[in-house]
Amino acid sequence: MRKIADNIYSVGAIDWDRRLFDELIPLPDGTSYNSYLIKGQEKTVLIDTVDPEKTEILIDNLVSAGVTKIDYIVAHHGEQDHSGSINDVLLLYPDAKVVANEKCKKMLIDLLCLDESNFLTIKEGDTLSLGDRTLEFIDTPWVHWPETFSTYLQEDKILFPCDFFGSHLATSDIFVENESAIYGPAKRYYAEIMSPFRRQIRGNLKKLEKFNIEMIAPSHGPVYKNPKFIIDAYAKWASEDVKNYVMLPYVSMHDSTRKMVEYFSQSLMDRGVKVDVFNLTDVELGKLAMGLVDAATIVLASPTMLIGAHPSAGYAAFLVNALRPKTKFMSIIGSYGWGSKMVDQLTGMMSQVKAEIIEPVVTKGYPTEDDYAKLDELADAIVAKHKEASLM
Ligand SMILES: Cc1cc2nc3c(=O)[nH]c(=O)nc-3n(C[C@H](O)[C@H](O)[C@H](O)COP(=O)(O)O)c2cc1C
Repeated sequence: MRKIADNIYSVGAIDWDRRLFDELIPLPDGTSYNSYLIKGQEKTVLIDTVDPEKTEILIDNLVSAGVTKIDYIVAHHGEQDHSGSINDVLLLYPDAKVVANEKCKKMLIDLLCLDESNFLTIKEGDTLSLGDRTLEFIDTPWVHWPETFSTYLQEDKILFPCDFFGSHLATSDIFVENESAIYGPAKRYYAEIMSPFRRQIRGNLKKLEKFNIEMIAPSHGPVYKNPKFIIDAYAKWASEDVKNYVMLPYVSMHDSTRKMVEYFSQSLMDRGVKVDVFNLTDVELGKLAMGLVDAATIVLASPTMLIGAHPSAGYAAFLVNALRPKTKFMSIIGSYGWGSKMVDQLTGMMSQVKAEIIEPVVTKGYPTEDDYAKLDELADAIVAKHKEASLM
């Protein structure tokens, strides 16, 4: 058990080895499943549990610290990386009540086959006394599931927000020691998990304004002793603001599209626009997702394969569409040999992105002088749009 404040301990597990989350999200730095134990004068509460893979560690931590009684298990979120050990904790502490809001309770009954009788159902604004300490519950939905709520420990001014403000980072540090080092993992986590819900996140941030928060203890990654740092970062990421920045993900089989990308990226740079080129054959999802938090414009580049887009470009389009970025402008560039529906297919695949489409540039085989001139025109059009949006 690692102490975070008087009678408050971190009892979860560090997962140094995990490299993939949800069979999709790369974890270059591993992760942690944070569970917290609060020993009140009268009642003891466990805040969230850990991924089922690490149940043994949580149980060992509790048993070896001599925890003989748990009165409440606060389950903020149905997802198994936090709820997945509840059944095992209940075996050890059968009198414990699982504290959840109505939505989360229903979800836990479905996902974990828990029984209604296991629960103490709370709603927003409810408080629960531990004797000398008081838990207050705040609904913070869509971070990143609909049922998620947070707990504010009134006397200690600690917020336990579950995934909200989290980061996938395996570290022996309980607290954030270096803010610039946590910024990347926290932004990556926001981009991959939270960014589609930025409107709801803005609502949640607004709701938290009335709480005097001195510490944020999320369910992944280290604890923030300076909450302002991560709250300010979230406010920026979740805003609709974009930067003078173009994301240029591409794939090319025989270099036609690559030549276009090389020329076009230089053309944008010459005009004062920041560009990131992503080769889709080896780019990892986290980098794409992080770019989408800032990019004013996405230009997706693909050759034609079997009438449509190259599957790697299709995968990128599918992801962009799912993440619903705040990107304001979009275009497509690429190449074909004899007949193509690549542009229609890719724009159709990104229909959830509410961005203005700027005239695509498609070449037959290698780009010609005429095609390069069209790429310059596309760069000019992007600059004009960025200027109109006061980004440069
Ligand atoms: C497997 C394969 C399938 C292709 N299918 C089509 C097609 O359906 N329609 C088309 O116009 N060109 C098709 N092409 C031709 C390419 O789109 C064309 O050569 C293009 O210039 C390649 O761009 P790249 O050099 O960036 O890879 C195909 C090429 C390959 C290798």
